[in-house]
Amino acid sequence: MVRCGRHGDHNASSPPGSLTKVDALRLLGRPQRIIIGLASSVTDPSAVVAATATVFPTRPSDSTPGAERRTDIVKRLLLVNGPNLNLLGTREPQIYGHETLADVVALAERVAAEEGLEIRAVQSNHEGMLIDAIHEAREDCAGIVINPGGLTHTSVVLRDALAGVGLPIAEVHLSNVHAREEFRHHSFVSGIASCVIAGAGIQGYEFAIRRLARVMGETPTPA
Ligand SMILES: O=C1C[C@@](O)(C(=O)O)C[C@@H](O)[C@@H]1O
Repeated sequence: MVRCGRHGDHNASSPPGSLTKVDALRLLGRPQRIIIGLASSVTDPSAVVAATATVFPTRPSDSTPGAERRTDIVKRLLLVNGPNLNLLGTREPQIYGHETLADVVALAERVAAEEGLEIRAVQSNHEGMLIDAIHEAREDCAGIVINPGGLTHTSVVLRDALAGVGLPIAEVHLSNVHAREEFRHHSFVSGIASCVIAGAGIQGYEFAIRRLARVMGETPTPA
């Protein structure tokens, strides 16, 4: 489970001295990899094959007084980057460019701020982590920008999660997947996306955020 900037998910059953997921997130001052699963019931961490995710702190910081109430007035987008996108900058730069994942998040936050939106960014190489983050977006996000990486072409469960939360979806690919290998031509996500952007590099995230801002403006959120 991945969450930033929300109250109410402190796990009352956590052993004394253990680090809850929320506690961990509150310690975030910069992007950090976190271990998921230690908070609730694990007493022997060595027995755990823990999933990990990189959670980028929400701006303004979670410690901002009244941050919980901001969910009433500030719309938030979940920015999801799937497997291997943590390697951006060094991974096949001739295909994916030289910008890093941190550059993507910084761009997304800047563009979102211009649109009056906040960003919660998560990247994971673990499908279940991504699905948990998508489920949680139901509670406090108004849309999802997702680059599912290779899961685009393989994952029914990711598509089901995205469809299940009922939020507007923008699908982004750095590369033009349609000009690449045939197995990249099919996306399980595109059929439920409001828009699909491929081949624009990291600018694709900007287009996606601006498009979702427009779509969300056209469809007022029920009170
Ligand atoms: O990991 C990725 C990145 C990608 O989603 C892109 O951004 O171009 C394209 C996918 O085919 C690939 O598996």
